[in-house]
Amino acid sequence: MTAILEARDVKKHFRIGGGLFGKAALVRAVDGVSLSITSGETFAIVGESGCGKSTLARVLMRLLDPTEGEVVFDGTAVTHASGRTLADLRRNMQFIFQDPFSSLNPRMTVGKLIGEPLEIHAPQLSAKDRHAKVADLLAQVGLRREHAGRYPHEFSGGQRQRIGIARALASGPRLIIGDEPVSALDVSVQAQVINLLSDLGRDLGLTLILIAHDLAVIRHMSDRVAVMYLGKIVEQGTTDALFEAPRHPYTRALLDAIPDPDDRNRAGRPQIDGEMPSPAAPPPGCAFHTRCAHATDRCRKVVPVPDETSDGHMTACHHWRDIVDAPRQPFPLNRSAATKARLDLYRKATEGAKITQIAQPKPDREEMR
Ligand SMILES: Nc1ncnc2c1ncn2[C@@H]1O[C@H](COP(=O)(O)OP(=O)(O)OP(=O)(O)O)[C@@H](O)[C@H]1O
Repeated sequence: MTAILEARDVKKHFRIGGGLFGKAALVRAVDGVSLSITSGETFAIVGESGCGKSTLARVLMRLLDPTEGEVVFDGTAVTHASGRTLADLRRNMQFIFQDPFSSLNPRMTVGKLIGEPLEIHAPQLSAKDRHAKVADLLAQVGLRREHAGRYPHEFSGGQRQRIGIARALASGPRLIIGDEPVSALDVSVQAQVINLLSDLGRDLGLTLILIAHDLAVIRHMSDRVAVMYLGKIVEQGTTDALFEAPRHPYTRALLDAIPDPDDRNRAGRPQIDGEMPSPAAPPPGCAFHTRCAHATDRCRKVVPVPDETSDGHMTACHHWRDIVDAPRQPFPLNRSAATKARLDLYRKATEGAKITQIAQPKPDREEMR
């Protein structure tokens, strides 16, 4: 299996404050991440808000320069690329944003929005061929040829995300990074867009990196998952291994915190007791120790070294081998019996292979416009 994208000990630190009277601080948004993404796989990066997922995605795509470390795409160093090499990388790696509305220029027609990357990356195409290609791309994402003459505000959220996907596909990328690609969408539309991404990934042989705070969203479409906490990857493995036999206390807490479908509409984000510490002042030792029911003195002092088993499942926890068989109850999640029962129901309901269960798909009037 060939790696298409590798990150080697990537760090991205932001310096904040330090004006005339302020004290400067260093925000360790990404703090030593190594990844190897296999060509054609769907790789998910999950974690709570502020753990560094978006920053990592931007560094992988060279939308941000890393403070330290290296990113390599198909043998080419992304970190030092410039000129033609960087242009090629940009063509091969595309981004899908969380909010399709703000990422689409409202003054451009859909045809222009999708045709623009073609003008840049395939300047040899005649206007006629470009129009035909735009029509093909619209069909690929489930929209109609006539939509090319309309403006983004005339579409629903789900349709706008489809336009964003068509635009990303226009340059013929090999890898697409979706930064929370469905979290701004109505729950009833999320599954449709996820299924579209999943189908496109398979049909076009794309490598997909999905950033999500919601484990339920990624379960049905990713091959492997990396769990991030405070700038570091704390667990990484196949989706099945991670969901069936999570090892890190944080992953286990995240899984326990998957809200039931009713809550998802309102709360959106998983709840875990305690606050994630600030990446400007990360705790010593294991960063998760301040919220971990199993923390010992060692955890408070010593940063855990990633421990990888022969199946490629990596865990950065001193004690995972001792606690992996322990019942999950002792985690400090303070859930009422009623909530626990709802979570069980939700888990059972989402055990199928397809993702339609994320939302009970009701006819979505917006989507049918
Ligand atoms: N340009 C910046 N300057 C200073 N701090 C930043 C900057 N960008 C991100 N951060 C900080 O880095 C940390 C990680 O942010 P990031 O957006 O990568 O997290 P995230 O996991 O993607 O969160 P979310 O899901 O809310 O987008 C946060 O504490 C954030 O405030």
